[in-house]
Amino acid sequence: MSQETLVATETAAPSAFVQVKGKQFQLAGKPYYFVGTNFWYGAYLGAAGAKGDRARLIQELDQLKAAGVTNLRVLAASEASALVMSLKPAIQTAPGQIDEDLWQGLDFLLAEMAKREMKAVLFLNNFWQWSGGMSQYVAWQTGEPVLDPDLTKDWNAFMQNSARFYRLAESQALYRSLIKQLIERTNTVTGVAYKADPTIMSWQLANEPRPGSGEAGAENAEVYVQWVHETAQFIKQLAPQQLVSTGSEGSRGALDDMNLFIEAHQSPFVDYLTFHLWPKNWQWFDITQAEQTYESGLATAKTYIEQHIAVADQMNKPLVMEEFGIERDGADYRPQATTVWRDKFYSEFFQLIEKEAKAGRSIAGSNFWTWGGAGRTQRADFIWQAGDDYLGDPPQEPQGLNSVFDQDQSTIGILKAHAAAMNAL
Ligand SMILES: O=C1NC[C@H](CO)[C@@H](O)[C@@H]1O
Repeated sequence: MSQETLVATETAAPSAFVQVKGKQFQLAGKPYYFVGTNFWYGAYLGAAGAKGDRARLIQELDQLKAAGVTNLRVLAASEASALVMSLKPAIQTAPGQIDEDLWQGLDFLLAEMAKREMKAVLFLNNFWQWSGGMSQYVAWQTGEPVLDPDLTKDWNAFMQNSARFYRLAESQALYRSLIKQLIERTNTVTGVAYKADPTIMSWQLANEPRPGSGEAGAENAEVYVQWVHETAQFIKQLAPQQLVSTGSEGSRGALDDMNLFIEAHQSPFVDYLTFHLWPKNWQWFDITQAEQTYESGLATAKTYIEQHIAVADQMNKPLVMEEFGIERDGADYRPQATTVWRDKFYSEFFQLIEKEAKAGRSIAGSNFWTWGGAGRTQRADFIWQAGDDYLGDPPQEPQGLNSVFDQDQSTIGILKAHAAAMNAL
């Protein structure tokens, strides 16, 4: 290894890493509060040549930085799959086989993020179908065809099938092998080992890992809690300077059982709590009945936020509202559609976060779902196809559903104001 690389691989000063002190994040010895977004496709844009779009990536990072958005949640693993709405190409092309172009895309993304003093949360799996995820691991191990929810429309069966992942030893070994490969990877752009890179704030077990669904899901509760603890411990042993999180939605992602959410996050190897907030998906707000459902939807959402702040305070761990999204007005996916209701919800959520953070409570930041930036669909049906622009909306959802585009000036203004408030804490 060259002298330069040796030097580059020296671990950065510990304070450069985001750390946890009680229920607060610390960075460089000061409290760390942030405004973030979900930028799951960042590594894909970072790939060289036609597989990626590095010019667009740099443009997106510059616009996000200018808006005060400096914490990015990024997909670090995806699995090749016959699931009709899954991402193509995939990072894991076959069991244990990695598309090096896409991990070099992640290298490039992290290098560009470091230049902009941004922090990354890397999620390593997916409970849902849009990146292969746990149900693809199950298919690889069992040889059974994937249970495709976009064909069967049976989401409970899909969720129960995904949850089989927690019990399958070969799948766990394959998943851990990928995790170990990535944590021990040396960034081909910077020469810095991933485990020594302070740009990486957190290794995240998965996107929205759930124990399963309904009554049957309750039978998985124990193995789910054990999976969280053991996987978090495995990661922490490999990357002791970085944080570990689950990617949970909160109680809604724990069979609507807050006690199960608490139990799953008690592990000393889980450094902070995450929750997600989906007024539309959880039928609290209907954009097509916006006047009628806004007040009650907002009240329910605020209650959900407060419940999770209370739990994190009690557990003495930091808390991040790691996903939330609202459609464009009239359920219109087009960038020219207005975002009055989205802006109202974003403003209310940010005011609540600012108030509670200022009061010294556990909430430290949020990542809206999701940055679409310059991405645009050319499809009349808004359905993503391989080779299309990446928007914030993953392949299984209409392109434009929750994406905040580069021209959404009202929303970007709200983000900037929130960033100023959070930076002043
Ligand atoms: O992680 C997620 N949570 C909700 C998003 C919007 O429905 C969805 O696209 C994604 O799977």
